[in-house]
Amino acid sequence: MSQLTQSSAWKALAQHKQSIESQHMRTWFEQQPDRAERYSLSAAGILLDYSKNRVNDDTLALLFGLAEQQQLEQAIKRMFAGEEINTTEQRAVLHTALRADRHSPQWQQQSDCLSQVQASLDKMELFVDAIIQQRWLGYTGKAITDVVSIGIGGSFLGPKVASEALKPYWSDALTVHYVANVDGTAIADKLAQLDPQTTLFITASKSFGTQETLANTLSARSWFLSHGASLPDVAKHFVAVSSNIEAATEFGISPDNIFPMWDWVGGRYSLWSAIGLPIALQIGFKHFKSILAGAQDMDEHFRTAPFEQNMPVIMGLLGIWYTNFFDAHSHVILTYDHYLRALPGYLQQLDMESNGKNVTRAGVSVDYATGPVIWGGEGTNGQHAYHQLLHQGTRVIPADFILPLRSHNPVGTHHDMLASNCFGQSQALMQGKTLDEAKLELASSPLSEQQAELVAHHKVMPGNKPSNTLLIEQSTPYSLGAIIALYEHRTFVQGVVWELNSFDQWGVELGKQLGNQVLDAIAKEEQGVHLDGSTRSLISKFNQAKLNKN
Ligand SMILES: O=P(O)(O)OC[C@H]1O[C@H](O)[C@H](O)[C@@H](O)[C@@H]1O
Repeated sequence: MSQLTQSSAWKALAQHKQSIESQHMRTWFEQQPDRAERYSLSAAGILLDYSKNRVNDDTLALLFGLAEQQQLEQAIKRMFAGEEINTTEQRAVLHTALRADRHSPQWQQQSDCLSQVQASLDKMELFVDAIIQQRWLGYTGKAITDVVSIGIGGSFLGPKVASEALKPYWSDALTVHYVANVDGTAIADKLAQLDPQTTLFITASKSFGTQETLANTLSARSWFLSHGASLPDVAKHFVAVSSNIEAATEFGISPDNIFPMWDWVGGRYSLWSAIGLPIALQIGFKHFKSILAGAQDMDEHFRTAPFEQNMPVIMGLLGIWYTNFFDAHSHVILTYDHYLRALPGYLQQLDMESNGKNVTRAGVSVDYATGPVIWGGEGTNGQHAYHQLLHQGTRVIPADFILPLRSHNPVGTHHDMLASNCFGQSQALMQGKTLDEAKLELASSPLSEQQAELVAHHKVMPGNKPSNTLLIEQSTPYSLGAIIALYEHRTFVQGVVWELNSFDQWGVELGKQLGNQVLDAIAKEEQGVHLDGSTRSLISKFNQAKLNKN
C-alpha cells in the first residue's frame, strides 16, 4: 500500500465519503440558501461556481488537508522558482515565465530566463508586424496572405485552439492554416488551396525531430520548389520555432528565421512561447499579449491565493475527490461557446499527457487512480448526443460548463437560449428527477396506468451529478489565457497530490520507436521478421496492396 492511500488525510476523506454518500445536493440547496455564494469565487475575470459539487465545508477542509499533507504549497513555490521539478528529464518547468511581468520582484531570480523570453517576444513582434504590414514579401514581391503552421501535439493544439477561439480578433491581412497529421491528405488538401508566392510556412517543433512535422515540412518545400520558386526563395517562405536550433539549421531553415524555445517549456505548455507565433500572426501582437496577460493574472492568483480561495487548487482537489473517492473515470468539458469548441481537445493533451502516469516521481507504482479521461465538446450540440449518459448513465462524470456572458454575435435571443441550456443542464445533473415527479408528469398523459408506471421508471434521473460552472465576460484573448492557465495549474495540483511528474511523457515514446521499425519494414518491403505475428501480417497485407497498385 502506498503512503498516500495509507495517509491520515486520505483515510479521513474515504471515511467522510461514506458519511455523505447518501446525501443529495438537492437537499443541500434547500437547506443552504447561500450555497451558491458560499461555493463561488472569481479570479482573472473567471467566475467559478462550484456549489453543484458533492462537497460541504468538511469535505473542503479535508481536501485542503490532503493538499497540505502533499506539500502543495511548497510544490507551487518550487515550480515558480524554476527548480528542476521535471526530474526524469532534469528540467525546470517555467511556462509561467513566458507570461511573467519581468519587472515584478518575484521574478528577479529568473532574470536570465526572462531576458531570453523578452528577446523572443521582440523578435516575434517585429516579424508579425512585418508580415501584417506587408513589409515582409514573398519571392515575387507579393504580400503574404496565408500562413501554414506545421506542427503536432503541443506545437499544434494550443495555437489551433486559440486561433479558432479568437476569430473576432483576426486581422484581415492573413489566414492561418494548420497541418498536423502525417496523413498525406492533410498537407495535400491544404496546399491545393494555396499560392506559393503568397504563402509562408512555420515549422513548429520543440525537438525538431518529430516525424509528422518534418515529413509535412519536406512535402511543403517540394511543393514550393516545384511551383516556380527556387532554393534561395526558401528563406522568404519558411521559418521555424524550435529549441533545437542545430537540427532546424541542418534541415535548411535559415538561422535568422528560427524563433527560439527552451527545454524548460513543455510542449503542451508552450503556446505562450514562439510556438504561439501563428496565433500572433492571426490576431496581431497586441492581442497575443492579452492572452499572456490573462495567464499572468491567473498565475499570480494561483501563486498567492490561500487554498480556500484558490481556483486551480479547488478545481484540482474536486477532481481528486471524484477520481479517487467516487471512482470517476472521466471528466467532461462542456463549452457553451462555439468559438471555444476545440478547447476540450486541447485540455485533453494538457491533462492526459501530464497525469496519465502509473508511477510516482520516485518511480514507485501507484495503487490509486491518476489522470481521468478528459473529453467533451460544444454545447448545446452534446445535449443531443452524449448528455444522455451524463444524466442517466451509471458512472460519475464530473463536468465543467464554460459560458461567456456576452456573445460576439448577438443574434436575436440565441445567447439567452444558449445560456439557459447551459444552466438548465447543470441544474438537471444536480437535481435529477424522482419517481414521484416522473409519475406526476405522466399523470395527464394518455398512457395506460401500467404503461405510465413503466415509463416513469425510465424517466427517473438520480441527479447528484457534480459540475462546475465557469463564467467569463466574453471570449477574449485575456479570458482565453486565463482559462488555459487555470487548467494548467489544475493539472499541476492533481499531479502534486498524486506524486507524479506531470512534465514528462515517456508513454508516447514506445509507439514512436515501434512505428519507425515498422516503417523500415514497409520501406524494405519486408515483413519484419523480428515483429509479432499480427504486425507482420498487417505489414504483409499493406505491402501486397502497394505491389498490386504498382
Ligand atoms: O514540438 P515537437 O518536439 O515536434 O513535439 C510535438 C509533440 O510530440 C510528442 O510526441 C509529445 O507527445 C508532445 O508533447 C509534443 O508536443
